[in-house]
Amino acid sequence: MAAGDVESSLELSLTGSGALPGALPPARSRIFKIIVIGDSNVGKTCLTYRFCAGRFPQRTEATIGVDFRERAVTIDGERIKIQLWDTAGQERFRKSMVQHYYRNVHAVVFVYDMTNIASFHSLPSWIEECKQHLLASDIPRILVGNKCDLRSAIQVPTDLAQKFADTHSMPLFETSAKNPNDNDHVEAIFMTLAHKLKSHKPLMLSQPPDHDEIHIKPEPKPITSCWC
Ligand SMILES: Nc1nc2c(ncn2[C@@H]2O[C@H](COP(=O)(O)OP(=O)(O)OP(=O)(O)O)[C@@H](O)[C@H]2O)c(=O)[nH]1
Ligand SMILES: [Mg+2]
Repeated sequence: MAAGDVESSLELSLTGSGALPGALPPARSRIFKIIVIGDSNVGKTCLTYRFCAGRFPQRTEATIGVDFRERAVTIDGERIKIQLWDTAGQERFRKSMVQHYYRNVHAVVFVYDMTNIASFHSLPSWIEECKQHLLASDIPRILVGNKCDLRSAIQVPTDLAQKFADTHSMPLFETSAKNPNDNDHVEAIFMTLAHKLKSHKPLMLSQPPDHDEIHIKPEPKPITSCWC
């Protein structure tokens, strides 16, 4: 692990309204809220799980509402919490939660499936959703093409994705949440973002997640080619 040390991780599933008993971060530790968005089935849950739990989940189901994962890391001697909001890709599972996703967001990760061109073509609508929720234009955004381990099924060429990323001023990462060889790369993607946020928000204090109305259910450089 190059960029920071794991201190702890936390995973909760949030689907609607209530309070978070005992799960609040300690007061005043810096916390960065990063939302992960994209079509259903692109691998948002697997990517966030890979970063927070260090492995590919044995099985996943479509996310309902949002899965909330957190990992503490140390960057330049400072303990920071990275809070990942793994959002539902399916419209019917998003409706009631969308306003929570975008509140107090510090960074956005757009994900598409490299083996599914439709998920790539959906990206403008995800960008539009961010705009509609008045996300500040200086919020760091990155583009992630997932499932690069499925080499023979790739439908989204890197140069096409890179063009799109350039047009929208985002760095592009192609990776796999599944292939163990890419573990460090998933790590690098989120740690790059954390470093960026740390340097962009030097005075920011911690903010707990938006727990209101939520129920609990039990810099490496950007790359343009797959690390598989
Ligand atoms: N081969 C491969 N399969 C993957 C990868 N990432 C995810 N998958 C598979 O893709 C499917 C969908 O993954 P999820 O992480 O649940 O997708 P999601 O984007 O969270 O979907 P929603 O919750 O419905 O929005 C699952 O069957 C995963 O096992 C990857 O990097 N490589
Ligand atoms: Mg999911």
